Amino acid sequence: MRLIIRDDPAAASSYIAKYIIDRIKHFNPTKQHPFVLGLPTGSSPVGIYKNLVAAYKSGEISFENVVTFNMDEYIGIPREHPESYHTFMYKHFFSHVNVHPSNIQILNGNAPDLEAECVQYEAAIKARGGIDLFLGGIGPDGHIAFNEPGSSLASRTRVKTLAYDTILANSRFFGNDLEKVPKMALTVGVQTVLEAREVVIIITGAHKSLALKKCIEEGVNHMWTLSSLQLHPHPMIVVDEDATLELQVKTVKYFKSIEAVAASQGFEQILPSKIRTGPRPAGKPIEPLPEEKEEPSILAPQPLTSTLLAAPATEYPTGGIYGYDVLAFAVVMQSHFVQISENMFGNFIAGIELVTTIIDALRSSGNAATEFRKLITQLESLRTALVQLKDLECEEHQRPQVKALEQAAAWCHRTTEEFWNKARKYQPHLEKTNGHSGFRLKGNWMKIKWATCKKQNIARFKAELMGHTQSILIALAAIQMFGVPQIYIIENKTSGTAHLWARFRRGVRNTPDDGTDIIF
Ligand SMILES: N[C@@H]1[C@@H](O)[C@H](O)[C@@H](COP(=O)(O)O)O[C@@H]1O
Repeated sequence: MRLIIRDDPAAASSYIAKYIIDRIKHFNPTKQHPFVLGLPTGSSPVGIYKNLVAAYKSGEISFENVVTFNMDEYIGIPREHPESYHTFMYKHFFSHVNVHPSNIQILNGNAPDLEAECVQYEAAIKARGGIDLFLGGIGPDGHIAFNEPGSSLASRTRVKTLAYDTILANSRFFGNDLEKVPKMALTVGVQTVLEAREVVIIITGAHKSLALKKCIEEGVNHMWTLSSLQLHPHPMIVVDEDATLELQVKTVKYFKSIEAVAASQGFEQILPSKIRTGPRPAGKPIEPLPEEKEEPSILAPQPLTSTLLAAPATEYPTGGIYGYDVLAFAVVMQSHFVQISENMFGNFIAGIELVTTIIDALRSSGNAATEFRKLITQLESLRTALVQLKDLECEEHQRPQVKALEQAAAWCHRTTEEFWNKARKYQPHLEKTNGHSGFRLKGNWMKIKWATCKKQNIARFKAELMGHTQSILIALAAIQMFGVPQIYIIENKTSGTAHLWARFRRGVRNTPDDGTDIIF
């Protein structure tokens, strides 16, 4: 444990800012090997951000190859709310430096599935090779991030109910109105923080002096979650004089003397070189995140969060059984139908699987932005259309329509594959990290989130899908029109279409219950 004592909050803040700058410089981050920085909110780190911004503006440091993970976020207030941690971060830091927007990770307190959001956050941290330096503050009750008293010291990113003391403390940001303070939050866990290669904490003010005492002079205790830092190999707490008021004089003297001796030997609080430079990735380097030179994405800093970060916390689109499902089960009498070519049939199956995977991935990304939801709806439509195609057989005279259908499906497949391949660029690294398929999949969700976070990319992909889906449906309708007298329905017993079949049967009059060979 290193305890650095400075005269006042300003001196403590500039010490930490300089320390972070030095760490990033020693690390020498690259696109392939970025420095991963954990970040807090609260009033305590504001001075640190000011110093970092000033250093960036004077050309002393670049955040070009820095990836950030924020500690926590309130649940239930919009991201553009003036007191959301999204807004805080852009206001105090991200909007003023060159952190790449796609390198910024903040928990989404409006995610439709909050638990999935937390799981993905942990996976994303792992996928970036872990956090090199986690900067944090504490609450007056010694909580770190939103790990309130009583939090498990083995906890990971999760949903947390806020303690009354925290609600009270944070009410100053909400016009002192307790009712307005969110009661729940998403937060990294104590264990998430402890797994960072280095943890740096700022504590200032007399109102936090008891917490400091509990955390460094007494034992590890879940009632003062910062005390868990005693178990970390490289923790550093930087405080002002006021924060030391409850410490024993000998504790203060001890830590001051350590710093003085170190300085007399010509070094400050030094770290093992591997920690300073971070473990370089073995084998294949981590793929850099996609360039984001175009218009701001939903994570981009400017023009402020109000427009760019608006993402209603609404439900996912309802699953796709549409009016045109009826067409899906139009199948012509066996004796003289045209077979969809085997190759194309295989493509339909592969297409359905691919679209299903992408839908699952997008849903699990927890991104509730309108673009994402619209894209999922469009993919649902496409999947429904592909399911229809899979089971389609037509008469000889319908061959031209079948050809048109195959062509539309092929285009569609190409577009979908292109999108997926883009997202899969990162797959080798993820596989290397953990061979378990579940993890790979989770990693992929995050990658998809990154790869598609550009609004216009999502919009373009969605528009293309819409065009292809419409072509398929038009071709299908043509087949139906030209073959009405001969069109039959047969039941498809595969599980993928069973529910569609059930829906269809409910919607059609005079259909026999056995569901086979139905004639219109
Ligand atoms: N979740 C945040 C913590 O991460 C932060 O450390 C604490 C202290 O904030 P302040 O620095 O304003 O005292 O506030 C909130 O509870």
